[in-house]
Amino acid sequence: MTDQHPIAVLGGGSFGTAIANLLAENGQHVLHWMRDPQQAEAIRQNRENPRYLKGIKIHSGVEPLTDLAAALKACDLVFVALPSSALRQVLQPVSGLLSGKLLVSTIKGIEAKSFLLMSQILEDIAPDARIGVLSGPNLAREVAEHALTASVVASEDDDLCQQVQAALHGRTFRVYASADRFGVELGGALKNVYAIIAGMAAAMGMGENTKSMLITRALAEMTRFAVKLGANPMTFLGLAGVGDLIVTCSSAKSRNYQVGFALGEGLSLKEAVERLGEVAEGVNTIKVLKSKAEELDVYMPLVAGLHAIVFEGRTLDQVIGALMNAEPKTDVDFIPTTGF
Ligand SMILES: NC(=O)C1=CN([C@@H]2O[C@H](COP(=O)(O)OP(=O)(O)OC[C@H]3O[C@@H](n4cnc5c(N)ncnc54)[C@H](OP(=O)(O)O)[C@@H]3O)[C@@H](O)[C@H]2O)C=CC1
Ligand SMILES: O=C(CO)COP(=O)(O)O
Repeated sequence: MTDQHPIAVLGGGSFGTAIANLLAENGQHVLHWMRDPQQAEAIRQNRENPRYLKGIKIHSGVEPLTDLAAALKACDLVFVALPSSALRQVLQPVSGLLSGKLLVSTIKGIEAKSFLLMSQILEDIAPDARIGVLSGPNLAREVAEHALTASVVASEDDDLCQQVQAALHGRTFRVYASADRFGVELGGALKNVYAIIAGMAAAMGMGENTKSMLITRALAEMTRFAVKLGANPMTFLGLAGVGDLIVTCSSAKSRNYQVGFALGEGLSLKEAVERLGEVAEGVNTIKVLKSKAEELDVYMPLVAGLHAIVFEGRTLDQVIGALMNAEPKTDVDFIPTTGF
């Protein structure tokens, strides 16, 4: 089915462009929707998206367009690669066109007022659509440059997972399937916050021990939170959990890491976000996560520490002191005691 119909990709940013290109390289006809007519025309003419993926040649099978309704009418499979802040605003007005479609969110964010993940918003907007998510250690530029990469498609709908695997699998991109949509999607949203902390630590010249401690304790913290919400902790040991956490906390190519690095250099949050000029979803997730953790009574010292620095005027030294002097805890929370 997917090889007969074009596939839609919504969002003209770095990840939408990388996914559109991958699909086209696999022989698919891709309708790549973006809001900016000048950008669409420039891509049509020059086969490049210079603002978001400079230097990457865009395949001739990618057709940029600005008519959202036309893209949705023509396609069954739709990848949604918009910022979380834009999802409702873009898709609510065309909800009538989404019935029966396969909608796959690549968005790694959480809606502030509802604490909904993006695929839950898709369900809300399009109750008759079939919904999945794509998440994993997938820095857009590396995907576009054909670095060997793996990702996860997660959905309760096996057929959707198989269609996404068939469409995206290629020489350099491997897609694993999961039935745990909630866990996979939550991992992608949570790790952004820890990438900000890791960027900050890097700017301060902290060592490799510190980096390892941060990533490992971040995994403990995000898993503890996810389990409280009913997620399966094992999902966090996969690509969309620890995999994405490692890449985003280790790479200066991550925008969240870059925001953290700028904070560590002494810039304000506003200055850091302005300097970036792209989406860093973790910035909005800090507040949402801190208040949800308090509501659920989940111990999240790293999130609380970052919140204290960014929004409560605490210094990094004060927060590091409090973290290192906190009462001793156990290493791993979720060790099964039977079955071995
Ligand atoms: N980049 C990456 O490595 C990865 C990103 N993701 C996730 O994908 C999502 C999208 O990120 P990414 O592509 O990187 O973002 P970018 O910052 O690269 O681009 C954002 C894109 O969204 C568009 N946009 C912003 N607001 C609207 C709106 N209201 N209506 C329509 N289009 C809008 C922008 O258009 P304009 O230029 O006109 O403002 C731009 O094309 C995020 O949730 C991110 O976490 C997931 C995996 C990897
Ligand atoms: O999610 C990503 C890699 O998997 C991209 O991370 P950033 O949004 O921080 O660039």
